Amino acid sequence: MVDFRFDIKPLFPQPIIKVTSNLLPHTFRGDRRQCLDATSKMSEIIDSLGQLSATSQGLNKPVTTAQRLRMCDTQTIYLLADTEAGHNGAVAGLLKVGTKDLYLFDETGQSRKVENAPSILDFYVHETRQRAGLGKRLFETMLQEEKWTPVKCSVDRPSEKLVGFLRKHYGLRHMIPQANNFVLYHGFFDGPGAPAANGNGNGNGDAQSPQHATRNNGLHITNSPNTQLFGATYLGEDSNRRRGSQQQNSPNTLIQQITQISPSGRYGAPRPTCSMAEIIHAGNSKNGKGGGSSAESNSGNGHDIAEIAAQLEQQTLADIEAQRYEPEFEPEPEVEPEPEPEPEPEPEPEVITPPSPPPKSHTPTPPTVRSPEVAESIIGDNRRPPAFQLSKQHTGMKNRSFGVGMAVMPSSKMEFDQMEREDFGVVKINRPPGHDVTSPGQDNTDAMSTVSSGGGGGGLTDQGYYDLKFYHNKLW
Ligand SMILES: CC(=O)SCCNC(=O)CCNC(=O)[C@H](O)C(C)(C)COP(=O)(O)OP(=O)(O)OC[C@H]1O[C@@H](n2cnc3c(N)ncnc32)[C@H](O)[C@@H]1OP(=O)(O)O
Repeated sequence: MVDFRFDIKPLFPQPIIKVTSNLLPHTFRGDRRQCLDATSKMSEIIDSLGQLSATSQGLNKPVTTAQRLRMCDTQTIYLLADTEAGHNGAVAGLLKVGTKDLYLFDETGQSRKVENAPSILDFYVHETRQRAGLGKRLFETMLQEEKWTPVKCSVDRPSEKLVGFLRKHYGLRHMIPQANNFVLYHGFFDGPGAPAANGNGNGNGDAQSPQHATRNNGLHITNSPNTQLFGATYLGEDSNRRRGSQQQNSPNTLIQQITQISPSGRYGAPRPTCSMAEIIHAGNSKNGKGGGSSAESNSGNGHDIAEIAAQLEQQTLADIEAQRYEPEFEPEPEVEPEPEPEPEPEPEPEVITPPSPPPKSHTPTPPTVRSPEVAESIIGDNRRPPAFQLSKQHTGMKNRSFGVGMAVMPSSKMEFDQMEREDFGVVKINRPPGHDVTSPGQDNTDAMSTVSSGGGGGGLTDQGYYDLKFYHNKLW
């Protein structure tokens, strides 16, 4: 139970209150000063419960804050209090719901636009009071107030507990896979008010225009890395027509694909911003961002494209912004290159002549024979200044960047072999001696990066050397 430094009882004339963007209990009556006091206290309650909910779900940031509620007039928070607890009473649970415009897939894989879809956005009962029926009580009150039915609710990344809750209390078992983070259950699209395929509807009874009902919105769903990263993409009428019949004939295949690309539950990995969505969405004047020249001015279909893009973008941005979940997979730790075996003494030590080393009485004379140790002191540990300065004619580097060597290959074999002047902007790293470019066509590529590991053919890397070249265009 969550206690506060103030008495919550005036805010909770009944055990469950609902709060909207004015941050006042729906039961509240009072003058301006009392309103200010109540909103301040209500903000504290919402922020505390939101934080506890996030912690309970392992989220980085709360999904529910007073600030967010204030900014959104389509959301409602239900709060459950125990006014008998302690001196000031205590708050035991929170349920945030709202409506969302969503592009969803039905059981057959047809995409549908559902406006004002009822959505369960955040749900929390204090750990000390879970599994005591309080969640059910809160949920039932919400259903009555909103006049919703459980099967018509979309659920934003439900946790395992919520999945169990919905299964136990409402018999919701069979999910309809989605490409976004929402979970629907079989029955969501049933009934007279179900939205038509690819059309508009609110899931609760809006009639569909025939135009919308027949139009294929062209979502391109594959199991490609792009789709996994960015979600479904829009193909356009022509390509969609070409592949339409095939897709319609195989809904099972489509569902399977959706299942594969769909992040599972609240802990699906966040997707980066979809640049295509940004480009398309930039022209949509609906949200006041763009000039409205491209998407908005296009009739019908263009409007839908912008909305699809906006939705994808919004969901993605919201995901990243809120950081409401941890990535399913921790980013793999950077793979440290395996320590190389002690280098064999090179058969013919190459003699290099450092360009006029600065005389230093207290340091030994810079070595002239390249040994692995020396090479490391020169290049491998770039955090230290080299024992002597190599000019850019020797290194081929226009801009020396300390630390790059370590990042690429912190090996004692990290060397530069740049004995002759190169063209502008050419950097060569670690070309073993005696392996200069022989063919003229070998070096005239605009951009090339070659990394070859040891042990393979070619002879260049038979001692585990890395040959990394990077070329870029001349700027002038
Ligand atoms: C869209 C979203 O908000 S996703 C996030 C959902 N919230 C969370 O996961 C936060 C932590 N969990 C909770 O706060 C609560 O468990 C809630 C809100 C999901 C449910 O509230 P409760 O008061 O526990 O629900 P209630 O007592 O009415 O129902 C209990 C049922 O919920 C499910 N449930 C509740 N707690 C758990 C749990 N720890 N483990 C597994 N299932 C649980 C079970 O089905 C349970 O039935 P059972 O006890 O017979 O197994």
